[in-house]
Amino acid sequence: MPTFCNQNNTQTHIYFFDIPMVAPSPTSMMVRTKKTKAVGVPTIDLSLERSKLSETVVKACEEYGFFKVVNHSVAKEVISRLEEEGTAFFSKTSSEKRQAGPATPFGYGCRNIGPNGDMGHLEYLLLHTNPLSVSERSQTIATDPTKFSCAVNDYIEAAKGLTCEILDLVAEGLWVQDHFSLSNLIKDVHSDSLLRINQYPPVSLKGNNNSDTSKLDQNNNNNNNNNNNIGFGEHSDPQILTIMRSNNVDGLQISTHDGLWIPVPPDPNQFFVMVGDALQVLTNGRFRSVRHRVLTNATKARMSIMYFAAPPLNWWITPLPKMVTPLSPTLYKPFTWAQYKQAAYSLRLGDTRLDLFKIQRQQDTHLASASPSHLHRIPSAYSSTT
Ligand SMILES: C=C1C[C@]23C[C@@]1(O)CC[C@H]2[C@@]12CC[C@H](O)[C@@](C)(C(=O)O1)[C@H]2[C@@H]3C(=O)O
Ligand SMILES: O=C(O)CCC(=O)C(=O)O
Ligand SMILES: [Fe+2]
Repeated sequence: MPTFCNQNNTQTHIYFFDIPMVAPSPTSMMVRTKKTKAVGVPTIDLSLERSKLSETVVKACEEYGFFKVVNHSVAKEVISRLEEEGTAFFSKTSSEKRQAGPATPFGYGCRNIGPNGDMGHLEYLLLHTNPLSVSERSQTIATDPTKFSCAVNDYIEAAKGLTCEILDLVAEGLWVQDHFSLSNLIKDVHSDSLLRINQYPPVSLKGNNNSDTSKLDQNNNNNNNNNNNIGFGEHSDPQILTIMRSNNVDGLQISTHDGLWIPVPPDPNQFFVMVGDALQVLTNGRFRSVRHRVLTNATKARMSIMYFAAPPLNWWITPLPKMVTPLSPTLYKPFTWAQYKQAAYSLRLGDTRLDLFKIQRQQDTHLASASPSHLHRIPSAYSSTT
């Protein structure tokens, strides 16, 4: 039985198994005793009957902010073509790879994550999903740029289709009148969605105390893992939804609402879905973005592909009108996606950037006048001309 530590560093035994989410409540299927905690990755079969499906998707988003989808319609060939391109790129020499970098934020990055000193045991390609941008970037990335950009564009289209399917189910499950109100946010040609391919080299922990690793320790100010095997430190994704797929190497962990780290067994044929900060705001806090991290494997390289679904930069992110009632007033000040990204890039990876946009209420702060009343009257407008 594996042993893990929760955030208070008390040991907890976790029995890990997949739970198919066909039951009304995912938690009802879990067995808990004093010393053990049984936790499952909620797994959603997309071929299920639609009304049940939308209810189940909403439950998984509420309880975990994370789930796995099976029986999706993404062709295996679309996945394998991009995986092959990723493998070909990462097996190039360092100096060849550096021609596609540094990542500012797009391009090839190695160890550095973002502009504020976060580091991890990984190398990556970060791309904007705009086809013109993909085409330009592929010139420095691939030996056959056309083949590379075709593989990337096809994967992006498939991941976008899957994301829209899930967002329509979310809207249905939340009884939002316009079932396309969430998916419309990411369908626009000016969408700021991103594609990221991460490669984590195997890291053997034995005798691994070289100066490079000590630097990692100093910079990962918010990881709760004392080992030197942080691939990607704890964080939430800023976007609406993330669609993740990896090879058969483990490493991804998600944090439950009670702060326990849960390892997610890899499944190369399926996709994992993560609620991002923007969806937390759109649902007025009913869903919470999932905090996650990646630990390196001791012997094998993990390769993961993430599609981060986001709206155009000048679109507003505000709670859906359906999610705001007198009993649950709006929790967040309105902001554009560009403003949110700017905040994210000014902070560290693990910071809870949504705090900057929270409306302080009297019961929270005991301070009158903390929340200007005009903010509550701004409609949930998704398009801004500024
Ligand atoms: C440290 C950072 C890297 C990041 C931008 C940030 O300042 C904070 C958010 C990070 C993150 C996490 C999810 C995605 O991997 C990412 C591309 C994103 O949109 O936000 C990264 C950013 C990055 O690596 O550029
Ligand atoms: O590589 C992974 O599995 C997850 C990486 C991640 O969380 C990210 O790139 O934002
Ligand atoms: Fe992430």
